[in-house]
Amino acid sequence: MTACVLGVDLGTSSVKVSAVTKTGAIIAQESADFPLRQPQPGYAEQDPEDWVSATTIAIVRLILTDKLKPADIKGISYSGQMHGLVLLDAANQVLRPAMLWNDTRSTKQRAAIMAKMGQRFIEITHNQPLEGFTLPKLLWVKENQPDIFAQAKTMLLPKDYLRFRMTGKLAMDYSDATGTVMLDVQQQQWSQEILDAFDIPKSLCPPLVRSIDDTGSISAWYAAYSGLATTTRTFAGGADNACGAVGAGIDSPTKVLSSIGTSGVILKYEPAKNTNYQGVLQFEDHAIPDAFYSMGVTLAAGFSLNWFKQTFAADEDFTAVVKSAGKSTVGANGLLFAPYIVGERAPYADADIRGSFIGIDGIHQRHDFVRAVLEGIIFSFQDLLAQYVAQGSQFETVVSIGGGAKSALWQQIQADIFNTKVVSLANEQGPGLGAAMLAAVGLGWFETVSECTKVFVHFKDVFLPKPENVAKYQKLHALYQQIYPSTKAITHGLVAYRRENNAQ
Ligand SMILES: Nc1ncnc2c1ncn2[C@@H]1O[C@H](COP(=O)(O)OP(=O)(O)O)[C@@H](O)[C@H]1O
Ligand SMILES: O=C(CO)[C@@H](O)[C@H](O)COP(=O)(O)O
Repeated sequence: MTACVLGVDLGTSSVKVSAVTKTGAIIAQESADFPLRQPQPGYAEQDPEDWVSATTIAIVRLILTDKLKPADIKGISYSGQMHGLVLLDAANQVLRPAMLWNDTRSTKQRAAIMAKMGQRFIEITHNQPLEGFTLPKLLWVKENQPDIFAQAKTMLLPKDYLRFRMTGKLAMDYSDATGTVMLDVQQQQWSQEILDAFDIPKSLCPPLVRSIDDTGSISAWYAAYSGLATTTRTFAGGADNACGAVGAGIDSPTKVLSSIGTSGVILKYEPAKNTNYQGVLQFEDHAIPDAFYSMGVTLAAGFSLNWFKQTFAADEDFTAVVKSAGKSTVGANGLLFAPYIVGERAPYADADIRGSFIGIDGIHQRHDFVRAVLEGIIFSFQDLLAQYVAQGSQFETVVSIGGGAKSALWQQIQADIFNTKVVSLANEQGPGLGAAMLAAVGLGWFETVSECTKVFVHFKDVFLPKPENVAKYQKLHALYQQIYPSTKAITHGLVAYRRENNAQ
């Protein structure tokens, strides 16, 4: 018998479930994909039932294929894609597809929130009410689907819905709750002032718990459905970026997290809750009790690469396409890519900006375009790092996680653009490992998250900046920074054109 915990990483493209022992050994991993629907420009939706089915497929495979014994699975915890709005009726049935973090249809509601509350909103939540966050989505439903809003009795985030289906109990942890922009960060409770301002019943907001808190055992129904035992306990878990930071050992302000998932994230540990970046960077409760983190988000990081691959190399192997960038040069033979293909979150909070390739030349080949995509995503990360550096932060190490960390070339590009040492994890499942760590601490296997970090978190490869590349990338980044102001009016016009013509 090997006691283990499961870390469930509910991402945007797939769910990955990792089984981890008390010594931090990952003994099995399974994953299952689910679709993202974009029925109109700016819309991004998923069916919450797909998350439940995919997670169950992964768990069933762990039991049947990897031979995990249900009685050995002592605890489960969760890492979840953030901000997605799931609305339940009085019978806890899902009322509409979930509106995800990369759904930007709520620009009007974002403006209305700022018009009504302005700076006071940022004081309370430490964030701007950007389209990606939950409150503007909720107000969009209130305005555009009043029948659904009237039936809504509970608001959940993606991983909270998944946990609810596995346990029958409703809860939301603080790290995900900050991402709703309805939490008062100083008071650590739902902001009555914000709820009153927008006439939202407090009863929609679920009970708040800490990430390491027990959220009930697996229900009899879910045990019968999945093969799990009803003795397995669940622990609340956290926002994927909070869990990614836990799983990557980001426990001091000199280490920075670089995550290339569907989105991209540059994240810094924040010991104090009075820090306020005025909403240029996000500020969130951590999954570590009484700690916080800030981050800047590139909306389409891995998503840009996926788009390129699906559009121009659909039948080819993903890894081979990424590797082909090695045939190009630093700077992709003079080609730049700006990854604003679904709008941008930071440092430009602009739902209507769109992406571009700049400098296309008759000599360019497909591998130059692949290289430009990889580099453009990291130039956008460099814009985020620059926000911290401008405020006096200094970083010794960048820890690279997410699907993008599968590519050594992409990690070297990060080291060269950041001009900082980049390290990878022994296992790239940062958020899944972080979730498993929360279960391990919740079960009492470790006193604190930092005790668990010492045992669970191991680094693998080190990528040092190459001075000749650093110099070239500094010049290229200065050119890249001209893309946003130079293309803003043109791409806004094109988005307006698509809206007018209802083009897909
Ligand atoms: N072999 C690879 N090399 C580089 N990037 C990859 C590779 N495979 C997948 N990716 C990137 O990883 C991203 C998915 O990362 P992941 O962390 O799993 O995302 P999410 O949590 O959003 O589902 C994809 O969007 C893709 O661009
Ligand atoms: O919106 C954010 C953070 O604010 C995103 O980071 C989501 O949390 C989705 O994460 P991935 O699926 O890309 O991991």
